Amino acid sequence: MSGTDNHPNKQASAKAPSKTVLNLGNLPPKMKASELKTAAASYPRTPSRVNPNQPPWPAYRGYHEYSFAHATMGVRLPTILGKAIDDVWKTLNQETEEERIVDLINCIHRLEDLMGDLQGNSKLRPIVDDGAGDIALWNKEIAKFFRGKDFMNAPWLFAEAYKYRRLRECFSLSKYWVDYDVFFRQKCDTFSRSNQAVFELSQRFSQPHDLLASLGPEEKKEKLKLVFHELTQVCLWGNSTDLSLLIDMTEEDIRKLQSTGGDHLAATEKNILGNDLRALADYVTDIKGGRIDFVLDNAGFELYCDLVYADWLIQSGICSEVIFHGKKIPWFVSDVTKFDWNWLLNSCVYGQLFPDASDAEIDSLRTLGNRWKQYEKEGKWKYEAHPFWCTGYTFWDLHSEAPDLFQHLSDSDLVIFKGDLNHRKLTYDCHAPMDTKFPMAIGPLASEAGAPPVCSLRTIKSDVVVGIPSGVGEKLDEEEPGWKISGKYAVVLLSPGRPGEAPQFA
Ligand SMILES: O=P(O)(O)OC[C@@]1(O)O[C@H](CO)[C@@H](O)[C@@H]1O
Repeated sequence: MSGTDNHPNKQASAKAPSKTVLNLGNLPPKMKASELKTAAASYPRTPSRVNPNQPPWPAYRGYHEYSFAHATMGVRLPTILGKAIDDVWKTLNQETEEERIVDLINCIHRLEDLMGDLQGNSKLRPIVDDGAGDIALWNKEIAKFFRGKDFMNAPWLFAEAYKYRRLRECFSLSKYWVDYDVFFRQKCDTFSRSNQAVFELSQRFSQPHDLLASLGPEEKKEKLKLVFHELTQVCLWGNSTDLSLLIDMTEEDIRKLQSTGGDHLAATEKNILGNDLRALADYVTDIKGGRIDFVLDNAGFELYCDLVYADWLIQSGICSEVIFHGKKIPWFVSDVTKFDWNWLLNSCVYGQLFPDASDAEIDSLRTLGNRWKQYEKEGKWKYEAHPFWCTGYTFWDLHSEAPDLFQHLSDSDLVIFKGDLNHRKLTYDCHAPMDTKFPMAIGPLASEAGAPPVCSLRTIKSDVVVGIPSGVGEKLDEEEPGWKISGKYAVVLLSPGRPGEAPQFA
């Protein structure tokens, strides 16, 4: 049993326990490094011992002071919740109907109770049955694996997801505010503040220029690969909170986006620590009229980058269908819901978000927006929101807990998971060694019959790191503390899966 994985934590606040000095004279001596290695060899746990409270490698938990879990559970989540309460007051102050006001005040009381539970580090109670389809999934998982656990000693991933489901409960129990999204205002802002990058992309991609028409088959293939290679990086860095990579582009950089210059590729790629881009480009550019799925991350600017990318996949003939998987409820602040999806597409066509934009810029954005709405009408683009994406389960449990979704994904030529949270869920958010091969780190989603090819496009913003060459992470640990949460580094990882085989369910 690992010292970091289990903790009889009984502290009454969301703060880490203070240090206590114990007399350890009668206990066995500390293990030597060589002996510790033997203990580490008991991981990964054998599949029958893996469960949501016991990931394959030790879980990150809120009381681990060295991890981002600690800062998130102790500081980030209460701050996010405080801002959510401010947002609701803002709405309340603009409301005129008494019944709706009183109903919203009850939502605020429930939000305050949640804040009390979070800051008082309460035990995780079942979700109140609000009639939603995910209740059984949530309460079964709490009863089976987290009875008696609290916000700080449950695995970070579960405790954090649970907080967002409790946030939903504050509104789903109301009469008038069931669909209220406390994060909607912020999500809209991220798009309207990214004007420069938005127009750089819209002006380049609004007219589907036939770059390839004059080329022979071999040259065409090479060019396709190079454009794919670079556009994938635009989609990847769209996930970074630091959007400078795109915003700082000069005219020269923009031209380079479609150039074949090897130096340029090398320069933009140096921060991608685990890099399967070439294998991905080889695989994707061989697809013709296929289907690619995106498991989306953030609304606003990141979603816009995803749509530009998906548009190119259609225009190039690689895909005839793209399926976007979003969230059913407001989730982890900025994740895409159907409201955010509709808002973005309509804003591109009808919005006045960019007062300083030129007519040409506005036209290019409108052209994109109209084309994207047309894809939706024709069924080339589909937005779906399976309830499984908003549970506390990681994607190791997708095959067993959402077999319908596994079956659906198994028909895809490629499933692209965007962002840090999806990467945590793919890899069980645990202490896997950094050089663990990606297919091994994602378990059943790589190894089950019918598993689709899976790609993770993730800028690194939290503790779990896999799929990078040995020694690279260790060197960064020494030289650049904080590298795992800076968003400066990234991974592009590919698992081939077992496509073409019929999925098997017990
Ligand atoms: O998923 P994203 O948008 O790339 O990253 C979101 C993030 O900042 O918040 C998550 C939860 O606290 C972390 O996984 C991650 O650090």
